[in-house]
Amino acid sequence: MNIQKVIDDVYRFSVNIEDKDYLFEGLWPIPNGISINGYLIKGDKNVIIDLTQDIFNFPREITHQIEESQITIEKIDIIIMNHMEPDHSGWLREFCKKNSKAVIYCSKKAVPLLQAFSSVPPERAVAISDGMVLTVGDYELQFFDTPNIHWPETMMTYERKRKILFSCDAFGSYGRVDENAIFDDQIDGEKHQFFEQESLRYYANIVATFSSFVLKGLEKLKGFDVEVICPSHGIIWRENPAEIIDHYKRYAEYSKGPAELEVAVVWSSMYGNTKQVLNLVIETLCKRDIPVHVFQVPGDEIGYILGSAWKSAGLIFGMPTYEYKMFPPMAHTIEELMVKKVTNKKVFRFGSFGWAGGAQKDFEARTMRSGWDILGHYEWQGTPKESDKATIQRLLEAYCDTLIAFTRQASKK
Ligand SMILES: Cc1cc2nc3c(=O)[nH]c(=O)nc-3n(C[C@H](O)[C@H](O)[C@H](O)COP(=O)(O)O)c2cc1C
Repeated sequence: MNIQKVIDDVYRFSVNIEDKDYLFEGLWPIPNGISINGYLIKGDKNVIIDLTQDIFNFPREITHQIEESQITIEKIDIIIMNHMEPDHSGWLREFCKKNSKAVIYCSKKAVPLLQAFSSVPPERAVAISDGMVLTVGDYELQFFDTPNIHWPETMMTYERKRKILFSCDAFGSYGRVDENAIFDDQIDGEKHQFFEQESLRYYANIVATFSSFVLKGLEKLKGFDVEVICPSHGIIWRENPAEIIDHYKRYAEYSKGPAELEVAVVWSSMYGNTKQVLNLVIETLCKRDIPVHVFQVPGDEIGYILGSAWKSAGLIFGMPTYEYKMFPPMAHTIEELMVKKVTNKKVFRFGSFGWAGGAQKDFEARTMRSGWDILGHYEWQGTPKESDKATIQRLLEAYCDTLIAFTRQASKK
């Protein structure tokens, strides 16, 4: 990959994680890859905004890209660390060994993290204050704290003359970025849809827990005229930055509910008794024109389940009883949904048991503080009979009525 000009003396350097087995954050599958972007501002003083992870050949690759702009690592005067997560800061330790002069601008909360993660002493850091402006040549770099988008120390940098927002994880997305298509105006409609889906999954996996902070951050952004968004993952938005801002606003607001009129159906079955009603569930929803996304656990990846659950106003779980509780992989899935604060959902649960059940009690206990409205549930012993199926269908019809009314009511607001 080559270094790419963004505007004037602002450049993007970037690498894509291409390894299909690589798990982002050690957890999330990224079959379509992800880009890690940093930015260089060339001038009498050279500035770097965010670095890269110290994996694969990334530091060597980025060094090469920076050198393409006739700058060496030793010539960097200022490093702005918007965020200390190692995908952006991993290279800092080695970078600082090669360059002992660069001053690091970061938030107050990042200063101890510089030491802890990269052995960079506090003396090398300038802790910014919210709104502070650093003028470097023709560039006016304004810093502002955006705590918890993604870590507590996260900040953003805004270049006031050219109205560029270096947003770090905010407005980021999964998905590799091709060298010849780094801007929103260089990709076609299909690719826009791709990045919309990948930004939703990225949001649900990485940012969702902090949605209230995203909404606060978006509020703060209203005071800025943003013409270009340069995130640390994904494409640069210069033709229509409002597109990604609107997506993020929508994703963050899903936390307050309702989300879209869609249902994520997550099911498990050991011997097929619970599975026997799955088609009935799907057909009932489809007949009501409700888009359905079906996931099996174990098997389907939690990262994908989270993306779909985040966007769907309805969740339906099917799982049997296992040792007086929920089938364990489903318990794990529910736990993940709780961690990511998937809330304000209309919920239904079904499942088979052998003698006395227990899954429903466990399900209700585990989701007690979820903010989920459990509209109904149905359990049966062993194999479902026709009468069981008829009851499930009746309960689901009522579920659909409520779900449709719930989402309609929101769209009227
Ligand atoms: C390991 C194991 C543990 C089970 N524990 C319970 C239990 O605690 N209570 C109960 O009522 N049934 C229990 N069952 C019975 C299942 O819930 C029952 O077979 C059910 O029909 C399985 O549904 P499935 O075919 O969808 O997996 C257990 C079954 C297995 C294999």
